[in-house]
Amino acid sequence: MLVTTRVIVGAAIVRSGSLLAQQRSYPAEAAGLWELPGGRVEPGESDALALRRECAEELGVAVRVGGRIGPEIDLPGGSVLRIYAAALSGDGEPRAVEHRALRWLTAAELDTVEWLPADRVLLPDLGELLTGARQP
Ligand SMILES: Nc1nc2c([nH]c(=O)n2[C@H]2C[C@H](O)[C@@H](COP(=O)(O)OP(=O)(O)OP(=O)(O)O)O2)c(=O)[nH]1
Repeated sequence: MLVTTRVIVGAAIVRSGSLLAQQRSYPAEAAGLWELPGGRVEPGESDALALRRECAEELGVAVRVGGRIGPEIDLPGGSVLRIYAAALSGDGEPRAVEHRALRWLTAAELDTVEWLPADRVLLPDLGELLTGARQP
C-alpha cells in the first residue's frame, strides 16, 4: 500500500510584535480552540503556495511566507504540521471568513488562549519569533 504523508502548513503571521491566531468553529471537538491560519497542502502545491491560498481563503489577505519555525509535529492520523513565519503583504486587514474569531497575541499573551494540542508544543518557538530572537 502506498502511504503518503499529508502535510498541514500553518502561518505564524507577525505584525508589530503580535501573532495572529484564529479560533476554530468546527469540527465539534476542535470548535473554540485556537490555531494558526493554514491547512492541507494540495497535490502539486508547494508549502508556501498552500499557505498563500489558505490565508486568502480564511483571512482574505495576501501574505509573504518566510522560514520554518519550530519542529515538524506529528498529528493524529498520520499528517504532519509545519509552521512558517509570515507577514501580511498588502493593506488588507485579516477577517475571520471561516473562523469564529481572530486575535493578535503578544508574546506575553500567547498562553491566554486554548490552542490545539499540536500548537501548544510550538509556543516556545512562537514566543521566540515574537520577542525578536528570530525574525520572519
Ligand atoms: N490550519 C491549521 N491546522 C492545524 C493547526 N494545528 C493543528 O493541529 N491543525 C490540524 C487541524 C486539522 O486536523 C488539520 C488542518 O485542518 P484544516 O481544516 O485547517 O485544513 P483544510 O482547510 O485543508 O481542510 P478541510 O477544511 O478540507 O478539512 O490540521 C494549525 O495551527 N493550523
